[in-house]
Amino acid sequence: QAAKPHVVVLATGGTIAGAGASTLNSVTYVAAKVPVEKLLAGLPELASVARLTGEQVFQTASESFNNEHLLTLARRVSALTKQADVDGIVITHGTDTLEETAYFLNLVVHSAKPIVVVGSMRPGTALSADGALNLYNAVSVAASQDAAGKGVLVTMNDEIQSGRDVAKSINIKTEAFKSQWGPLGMVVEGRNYWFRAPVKRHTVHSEFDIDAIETLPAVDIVYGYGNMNTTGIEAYGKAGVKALIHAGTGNGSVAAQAVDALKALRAQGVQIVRSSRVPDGFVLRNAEQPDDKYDWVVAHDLRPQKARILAMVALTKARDSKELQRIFWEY
Ligand SMILES: NC(=O)C[C@H](N)C(=O)O
Repeated sequence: QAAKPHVVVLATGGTIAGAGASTLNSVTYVAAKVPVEKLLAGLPELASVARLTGEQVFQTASESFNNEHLLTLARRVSALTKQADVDGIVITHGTDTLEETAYFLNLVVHSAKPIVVVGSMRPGTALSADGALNLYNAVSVAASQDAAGKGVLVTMNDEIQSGRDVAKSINIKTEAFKSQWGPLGMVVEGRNYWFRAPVKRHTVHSEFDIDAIETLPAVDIVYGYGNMNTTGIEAYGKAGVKALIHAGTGNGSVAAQAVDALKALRAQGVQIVRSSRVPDGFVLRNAEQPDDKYDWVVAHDLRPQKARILAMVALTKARDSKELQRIFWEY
């Protein structure tokens, strides 16, 4: 038993800790109910892959996660990775913003130790609940040496995904998490099968470190659509936003009236990041809009919610839009 790797499970809530009124409630239930001790005790199989410690960091549905949650969680993960007796970390999390937290940790935690974020689409009380196997897989991946140095990982539906690339792409199926670049591997019966590795900078290769970040700047998102108005853009400007992500149409295209409003914000010092509301693909610089001329940044292949995370982290250091653009290419 002493030879087994030590994995710390940080529980934050979500559906993986949810409970419904009956076994038929797969979608109607209350998230963030079951404490971490109960989650772990309900899965005795975990003892075959790791020595476990559970910690209840929060008990929340992930749609209510805020920047304070991100900072608190990342600091705890960072501190644990520095403990010689900790081999890997699992974070149980609601799936709604799981991809944002996973990407944040991927950017700011300086450790090669396996860090795995996991959730479920059905509460543990439902027929065919997916949380138990997802959690078993997460612990098993976090306990394995071959998961080290690959950045923050997400294990859902037997796949091992990169925390950078993955996003919730279907909200009613257990195969909810996808990356347009494909999973890194699969975990089957406690064994990892790897097929690729991330090339973007992460964890130990990141220039950002949670231990040096005290606060995160205000970064918000405006959504592009037909008949779009500029009320949101102007309101964020008045509220003092430091960067605004434009979730544009198509290749990150921007409606003519929004172009003027965004240019006005840029003139006030707000960084403008062009992303797209289209789930896959990526935004090219100076295509659709003259980014060089307007001094705007493109989000590369990051979805708006991930672009928000990177912009916040980047602005803890970056002083100009060129620096910000370099960061968007590299991370
Ligand atoms: N499946 C889930 O976990 C959804 C839930 N609303 C959450 O993100 O906490």
